[in-house]
Amino acid sequence: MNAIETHDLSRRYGQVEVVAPLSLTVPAGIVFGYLGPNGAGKTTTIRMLSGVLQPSGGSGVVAGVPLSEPDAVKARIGYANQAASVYVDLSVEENLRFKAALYLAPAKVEQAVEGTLERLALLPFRQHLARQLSGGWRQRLSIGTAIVHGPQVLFLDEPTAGLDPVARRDLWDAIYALTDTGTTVFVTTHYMDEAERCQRIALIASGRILAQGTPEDLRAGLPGVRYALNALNLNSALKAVRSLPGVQGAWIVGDEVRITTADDRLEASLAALGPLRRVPASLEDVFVAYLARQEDCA
Ligand SMILES: Nc1ncnc2c1ncn2[C@@H]1O[C@H](COP(=O)(O)OP(=O)(O)OP(=O)(O)O)[C@@H](O)[C@H]1O
Repeated sequence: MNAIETHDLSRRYGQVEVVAPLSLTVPAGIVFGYLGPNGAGKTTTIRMLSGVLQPSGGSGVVAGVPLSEPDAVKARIGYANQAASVYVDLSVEENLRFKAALYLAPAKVEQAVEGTLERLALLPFRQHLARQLSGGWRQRLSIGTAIVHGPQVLFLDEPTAGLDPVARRDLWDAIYALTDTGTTVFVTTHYMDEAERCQRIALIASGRILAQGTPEDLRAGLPGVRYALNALNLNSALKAVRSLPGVQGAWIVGDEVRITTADDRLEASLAALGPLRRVPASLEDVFVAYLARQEDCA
C-alpha cells in the first residue's frame, strides 16, 4: 500500500513553476527522504501534500484521502518543521493535550497524550515548560504534537536543522521508532548522513525530481570511478590532479584528495602522485553529480 501517490502535482507562483509536475510514490511505513538545495521546492511540496496549499495542477492521494479534500487530509497527517512550533509557556503534556483536543474526542485525549509521551520518551519531562527544554527535546515535543492525534503520515521539514550531532542521532532513533507502528515519515534534510538513513529518497532541484530510489540504488547507479589519494602536500596534489585532462572533480577531504573520473584510464597517472585507492560513491557524490548534470542541461 502506498502512503502517498501524486500524479503531475504542480505549483506555480505567478509565472514561476516552483514545483513542476511531480509524480511520486511513497510506500507506507517507511522513512522517505526528500532532498534538495535551498529553494528546490521541498517545503512547497510538503505544504501541498499536507492539504495546506492548493496545487496549481495534478492530483494526489495522501493516507488514502485525495488532496481535493484538504480538511480530511489534515486530519490524517502530522506536520512539524524546523521551527519546533510549540507553546513555550505550556508544559510538555499541556502542549500535547492542547493539540490532541483539536482533533480527538475528549474521551480519547488522555490516552493519546500518554501514548505520545511514551513513544517519544518524553515522560520524564512531562511537567517541564517547553521553554526549559534543550533544542533536541523541544524538537521532539514538536514531533509529539504532530503525531498525538495518530496520523498515518508524518511530514518533517528539516527536523534536525541546528541540532548538535548527538541530538540529531537521538531524534533519528525517535523518527525510526515511529515507523514501528506503521506511520510513514516524509522528511526533508540537507544532511547527507541523514539521507543515508532513509529507506527511499528523492532528489529535487528547481522543482523537478532528478532521481529517486534507495540510497544503495542511487549510489550503484552513479557512473564514473572514485578515488582517494594520500598526499603529503594536499594543495599541490589537488592542483596536479585537476590539471589532468579527464578528471571530473577533485576536492580535499581530511588528509586525502577525493577524485572522480569517467573511467579507470587515469588510474596510473593518479597513482604516480601518491598512494591511491578506489572508494565507493557516497550519497553526496550522487547529489553533486545530479545537480551538476542539471546545471549543464539548464
Ligand atoms: N508564497 C510564495 N510566493 C512566491 N514564491 C514562493 C512562495 N513560497 C515559496 N516561494 C518560492 O518557491 C521556491 C521554492 O521554495 P520552497 O520553500 O518550497 O523551497 P525549499 O526546497 O523548501 O527550500 P529550503 O531548503 O531553503 O527550505 C523558492 O524559490 C521560493 O522563493
